[in-house]
Amino acid sequence: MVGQGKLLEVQDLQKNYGKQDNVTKALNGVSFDILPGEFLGIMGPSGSGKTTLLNCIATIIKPTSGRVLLNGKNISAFDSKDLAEYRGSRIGYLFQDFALLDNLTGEENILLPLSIHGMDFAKARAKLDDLSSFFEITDILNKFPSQMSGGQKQRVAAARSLITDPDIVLADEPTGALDTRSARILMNKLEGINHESGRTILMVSHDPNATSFCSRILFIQDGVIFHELRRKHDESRANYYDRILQLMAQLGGGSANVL
Ligand SMILES: Nc1ncnc2c1ncn2[C@@H]1O[C@H](COP(=O)(O)OP(=O)(O)OP(=O)(O)O)[C@@H](O)[C@H]1O
Repeated sequence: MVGQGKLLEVQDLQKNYGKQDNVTKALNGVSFDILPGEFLGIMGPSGSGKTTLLNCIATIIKPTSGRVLLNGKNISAFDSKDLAEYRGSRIGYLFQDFALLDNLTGEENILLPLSIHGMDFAKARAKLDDLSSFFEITDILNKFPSQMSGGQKQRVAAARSLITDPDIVLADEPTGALDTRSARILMNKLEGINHESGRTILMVSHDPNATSFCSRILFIQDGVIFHELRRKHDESRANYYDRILQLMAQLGGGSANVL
């Protein structure tokens, strides 16, 4: 049966920007699957197609060709109702720059996806309490984003991405705007969400510190996936991190900073 056991299937995805004599092939035939409960990382240098890939999956942009299936269903064949449901509650999105609304409090930002799609107040409250406690943001829920640190903003954004119980969280460089300590706290939390609730996460990043929390990493360059690294059973994060650095050094001709 098509799609059995796979949460997300990306099949031969191509995305061209521009026209005729000035085409950028941002994605040039990308295919991979994500199993339920995976924490998948996508690494690649600037301009390799990471955000384009995530945005095709999120239906923010339309691929030139290829398909994305969620639970065996082709998302580009969704009618407007299914598409609204997919965007609003089947996927959660975590952005590098948080994308919180400045004129809403932390609590209002977190509840926003539910208020748009209609919510059961008691259930929403219980979910908000759980997520706030998990992300240690209970005492800043009444603050506005301008009154929060970068790390707090991103943990509020992470809670917002999970409030609808999405099938998958799409994270685009979620540690990109954070200092080392805040980045580590956030990644520990995302790992916790993945391990404890089995939440599936797809994260793009060029930071090996961040991707060393992933169970599997795909490497992309010039719109093509060309390598895969898996964290071994019981492998320490430090060891996995070293293997990522080694691979980056090999791939980048000796520099670990190229990705
Ligand atoms: N709207 C657009 N119009 C034209 N070209 C674009 C557009 N968006 C992205 N590109 C090009 O597509 C390629 C892939 O871009 P993309 O943003 O997906 O890369 P990325 O890996 O996310 O990069 P970064 O790590 O710098 O964010 C790049 O060459 C980029 O210049």
